[in-house]
Amino acid sequence: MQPLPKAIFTARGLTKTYHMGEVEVPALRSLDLDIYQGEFVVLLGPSGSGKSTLLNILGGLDNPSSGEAFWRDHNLATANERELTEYRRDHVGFVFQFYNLISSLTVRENVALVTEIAPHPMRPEEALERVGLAHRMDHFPSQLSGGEQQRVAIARAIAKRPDVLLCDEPTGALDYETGKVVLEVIARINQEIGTTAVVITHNASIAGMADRVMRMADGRIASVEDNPHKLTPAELSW
Ligand SMILES: Nc1ncnc2c1ncn2[C@@H]1O[C@H](COP(=O)(O)OP(=O)(O)OP(=O)(O)O)[C@@H](O)[C@H]1O
Repeated sequence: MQPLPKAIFTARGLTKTYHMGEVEVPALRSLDLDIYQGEFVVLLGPSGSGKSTLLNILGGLDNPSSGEAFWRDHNLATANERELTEYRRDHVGFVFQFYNLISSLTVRENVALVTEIAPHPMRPEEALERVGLAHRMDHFPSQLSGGEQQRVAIARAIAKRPDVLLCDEPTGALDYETGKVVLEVIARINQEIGTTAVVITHNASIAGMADRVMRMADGRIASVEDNPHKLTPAELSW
């Protein structure tokens, strides 16, 4: 018998309401979710459906208004700022649409910023090798293309060996071919290191490479589909 898969993220009744003066903006409305160890999840949904809000709460960047959000047995909903900082540092790698590299530091130094504070990091050189940029280590971000800069951002995110890689529109600023290279890197990290990956995208074709596809609507998970025939990024087209 197959062992039951283990959920690493569990959310129940997760609610987030932003207050803008007198106006309340509901971003998550009693959302339920399970994400399992090692899987590749693609999160789709229209603009404003709550994708980034959800990712930020799972990543310990924001607190919910009510409900439960667990990372294994850590309650993220009740964690204080120090606990969330430790959680992010030890367990989470983030990749955003814009790369947020420090322009005055070389590629290697950008990655080393993270490896110096992580408990069990890989060497910056190894992280850069994994994203195919070992030969650009001593270059500055401005000397790299957008796709290369995003691969540095991924190297920085994985160098601390996070349990989970949370990606918010990682290909949003990239052209077709470059976007595919970046997706290949994320897929490889997921497969080779077993890092659970959650990727937000507006591009429904990217769902083809997921183990599971979650669609958000109106602050909830509207549907979850298994993807029995996973494609490689090279096989995707849009
Ligand atoms: N800091 C904030 N203050 C007030 N309202 C916010 C804030 N962040 C998000 N919202 C609102 O919460 C709702 C969900 O936003 P969120 O960014 O999570 O959606 P999204 O699905 O990621 O959208 P997009 O695809 O456009 O990035 C939206 O109505 C948004 O306007």
